[in-house]
Amino acid sequence: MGMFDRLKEGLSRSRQALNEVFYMGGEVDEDFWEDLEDRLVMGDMGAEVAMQVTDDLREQAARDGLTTAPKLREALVARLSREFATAERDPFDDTPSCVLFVGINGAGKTTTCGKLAGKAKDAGKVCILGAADTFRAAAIEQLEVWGERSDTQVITRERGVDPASVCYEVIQQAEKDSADLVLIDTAGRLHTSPELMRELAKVVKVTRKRANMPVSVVLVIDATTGQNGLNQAKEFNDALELDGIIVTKLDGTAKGGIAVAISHDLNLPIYRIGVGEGLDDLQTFDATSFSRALVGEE
Ligand SMILES: Nc1nc2c(ncn2[C@@H]2O[C@H](COP(=O)(O)OP(=O)(O)OP(=O)(O)O)[C@@H](O)[C@H]2O)c(=O)[nH]1
Repeated sequence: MGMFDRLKEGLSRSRQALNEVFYMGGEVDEDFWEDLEDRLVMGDMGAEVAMQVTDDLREQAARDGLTTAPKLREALVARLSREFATAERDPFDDTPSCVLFVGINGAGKTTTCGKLAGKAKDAGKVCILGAADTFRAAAIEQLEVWGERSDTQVITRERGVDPASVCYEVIQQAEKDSADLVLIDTAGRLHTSPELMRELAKVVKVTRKRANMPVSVVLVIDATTGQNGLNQAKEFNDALELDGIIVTKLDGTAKGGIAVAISHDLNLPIYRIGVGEGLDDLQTFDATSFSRALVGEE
């Protein structure tokens, strides 16, 4: 299956929810516009984006005489893709690079690190995985499994040690091995705990100070958390000044629009998206492809 088909399959639930609006029986009337706005809100795009996108599209439809479903779809795809912040640099392709993964429990940080290590290996890059999640022994083991799977070195320390000291060691090893890509998994935490967020800020600070390569802080967000994901993103961004986000589990939700809301509201680029559990289900984000998969084609 091609990349776009995988993306389309992953976003099928979100698309279904939006799609019905286009069966409007050939008439673009007041109900159509209301329905469109409602569905964009229900897909978790956020009220502000939904209203702005609907208003703009309505204006364009009147100006350019867009009256058929295919034309309106195309215009919606183009309009939605402009909502996403663009990345100046891709921290996984533009190496050498060090990335710290942050996010709440179960968002998909470890899985995403593993998938990215596999892709780096395929691209012929030297990658090192760092297990700075020292809270849970199972988390360290899980990263080790991904390390074996992708034939990538994993730097670990025993449970309970200061995660900042693990990062220090990871960077040291990366220098020794002239690594291209350093991926550091941190412990999942609640964005509502100031103490845990302060600890994470220290991890980021130590890594930035010690590393001799650009360090990016990337938030991994589970799309199924909907609007709550937006709140998480705001808290993490306030505490850590994020560089960008990765949205996972877009395959399990009808609320794929949350990706639009987060990128727009926080002005943060989406580096990758997860549309399934397999290695190939982590895709480089492309605003037009994403919008097309979300809106659907004729
Ligand atoms: N369907 C689907 N499942 C995913 C995706 N990404 C991750 N998962 C699953 O989500 C679950 C949690 O993923 P983890 O990688 O363990 O999450 P984590 O953020 O490291 O969790 P903590 O270690 O508790 O902080 C696993 O069962 C993954 O297989 C995705 O894009 N789609």
